Amino acid sequence: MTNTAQSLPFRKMHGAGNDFVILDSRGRDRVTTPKLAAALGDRHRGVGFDQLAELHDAGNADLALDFWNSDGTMAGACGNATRCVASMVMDETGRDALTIRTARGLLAAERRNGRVWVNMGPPLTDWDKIPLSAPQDSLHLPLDGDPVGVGMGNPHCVFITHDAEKVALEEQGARVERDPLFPERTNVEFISLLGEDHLRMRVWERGTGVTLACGSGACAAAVAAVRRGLTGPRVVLDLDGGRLEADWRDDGVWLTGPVAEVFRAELTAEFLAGL
Ligand SMILES: N[C@H](CCC[C@H](N)C(=O)O)C(=O)O
Repeated sequence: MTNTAQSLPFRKMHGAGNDFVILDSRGRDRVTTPKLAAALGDRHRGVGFDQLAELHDAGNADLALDFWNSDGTMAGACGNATRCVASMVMDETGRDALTIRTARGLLAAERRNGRVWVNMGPPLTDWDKIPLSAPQDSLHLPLDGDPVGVGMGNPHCVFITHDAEKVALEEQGARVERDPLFPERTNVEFISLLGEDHLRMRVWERGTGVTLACGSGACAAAVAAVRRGLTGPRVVLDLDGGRLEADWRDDGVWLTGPVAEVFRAELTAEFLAGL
């Protein structure tokens, strides 16, 4: 922290139960450090979140976004936080289209009929882009359960199951996250087909654990389902925290779903000084 004498405003938002602390650093220096992210991510001694998203200025885009997990590590992509922040900035500016700079690249966000869609970019299927630790066919990863590997700016390992409800999510998620096949660890999704272009999905997130929803994971799941011939390119996904939609088009995988602001508050100078 550069200035611990002052309090720091933030807002809490969630997208289908995937919850975020949003720090707005437009017009000032960024404040997040691994220590701040981990302290704030503590649900007992901090605020608690699945991800922290920090807005800042981008020369060639409307805004830029960094994402942090609750273990203090950074993530290259976060679909639900991108939707939340896009919705917030659209409300603030009255605009219906934005460009957002992320580690993954420049993302487009659009409001159509009141729903905010974000283009999470084209999926990455080459082993070194996901990344995997050695050359592999990402459509059939060499792990029990024959999962699909997908990069969405962050790594995903998608298991197609008969019934995602029955999966031992914590045990399997924790194990697969740290499998040596994934040099940067991985997010882990379990999907099953509920109906035509309709999936059930449960998720274990890298750096966070079980969450109620994951937007980049929903995009990765749709890509895996299409590549394995399970669904068409536009998919509805039922997650523990609500329903997301992913639409894999030529220009990337578009994502939409519910967004909510919960509260605005400020971190005290005492909390910040204790870091
Ligand atoms: N919840 C996020 C993903 C966070 C990804 C993060 N856990 C990682 O890649 O380390 C989403 O909606 O896309």
